[in-house]
Amino acid sequence: MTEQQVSELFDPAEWELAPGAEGYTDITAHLSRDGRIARVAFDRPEVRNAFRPHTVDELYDALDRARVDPRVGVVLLTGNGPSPKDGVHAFCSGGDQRIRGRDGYKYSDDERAVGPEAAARAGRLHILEVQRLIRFMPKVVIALVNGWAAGGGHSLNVVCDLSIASEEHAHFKQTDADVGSFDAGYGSAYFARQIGQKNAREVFFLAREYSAQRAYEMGAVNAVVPHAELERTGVEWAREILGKSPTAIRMLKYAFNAVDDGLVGQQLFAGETTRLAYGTDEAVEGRDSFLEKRSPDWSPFPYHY
Ligand SMILES: CC(C)(COP(=O)(O)OP(=O)(O)OC[C@H]1O[C@@H](n2cnc3c(N)ncnc32)[C@H](O)[C@@H]1OP(=O)(O)O)[C@@H](O)C(=O)NCCC(=O)NCCSC(=O)c1cc(O)c2ccccc2c1O
Repeated sequence: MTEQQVSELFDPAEWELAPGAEGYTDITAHLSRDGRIARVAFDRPEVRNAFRPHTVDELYDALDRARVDPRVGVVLLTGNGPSPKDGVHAFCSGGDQRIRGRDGYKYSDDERAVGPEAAARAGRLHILEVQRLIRFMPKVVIALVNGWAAGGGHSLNVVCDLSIASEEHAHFKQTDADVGSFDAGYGSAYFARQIGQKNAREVFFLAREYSAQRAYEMGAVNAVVPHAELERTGVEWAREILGKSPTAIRMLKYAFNAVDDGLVGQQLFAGETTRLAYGTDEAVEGRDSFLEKRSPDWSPFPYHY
């Protein structure tokens, strides 16, 4: 692989390094050359793209940069690879079990965990913050499952808006119960909303391996494509989505989320409706009447039915 060729399926002609990505060690982040699509990828293929706290810090940073970039409309989340050790592909195998402590995942010696807050900080479980970022960002996040999706990596596939899986290399295995862990939020309960209670309980309680085709049949992925076409298909889907109204996509994502996200889901949806309302002459009249110290004149605004 050349220096630019960060992964087997990565097309250097399609991507340029994302701002801020120069220093990443555990992930890579790129933008399409027109700046409309972000590609964020785990980059620890030798451990099946398991994440340590530092990986999660970088992942959060890259996703948040994509969130606030006004040109980015779609994020592709994937794993670089294959492993230089054995040629196996991985999307993500969840938390790095080598540095799991009794209170969460620990920064290891070669990672940064400095500053006065470091001593007080409990072990990290902040992949959950990344899950919320994916869930709450008003942009479409597509999982390109290029290989193993296991444990917390399985749960990341669950929270992405859409999923496309490699026919040959994507494998799904929810190992949480094997290693004494449990994602009791989106990873399991929301997963059950996606694929049904019986299927979700089977996936967690038996922790078996599922093929891309079986994951498709259960409703855990949207499409299965030949491995060589995975990233190209992701870009094609992204381009189609970019052809739609940004506001409609934002409102739809929050509408889909709201029913499962309780009051936070309602709050996010409601915030966007408030924003739309602020754009009306009626809301402008309310603001202006206050600032001008007069009674509002609502007469131009009927009670629509
Ligand atoms: C993914 C596998 C099924 C693949 O099996 P395969 O046989 O192909 O590969 P190997 O097992 O030989 O792995 C190759 C190599 O990688 C190392 N490795 C793989 N996964 C991890 C890992 N997660 N952590 C550390 N190292 C890993 C493996 O040791 C090998 O190294 P060598 O040195 O021997 O070459 C299989 O690899 C597998 O089952 N992996 C573990 C999956 C797993 O159990 N993940 C953790 C689940 S718990 C979790 O992710 C989690 C994280 C959180 O932060 C949470 C927060 C809050 C709530 C819940 C959380 C949570 O559940």
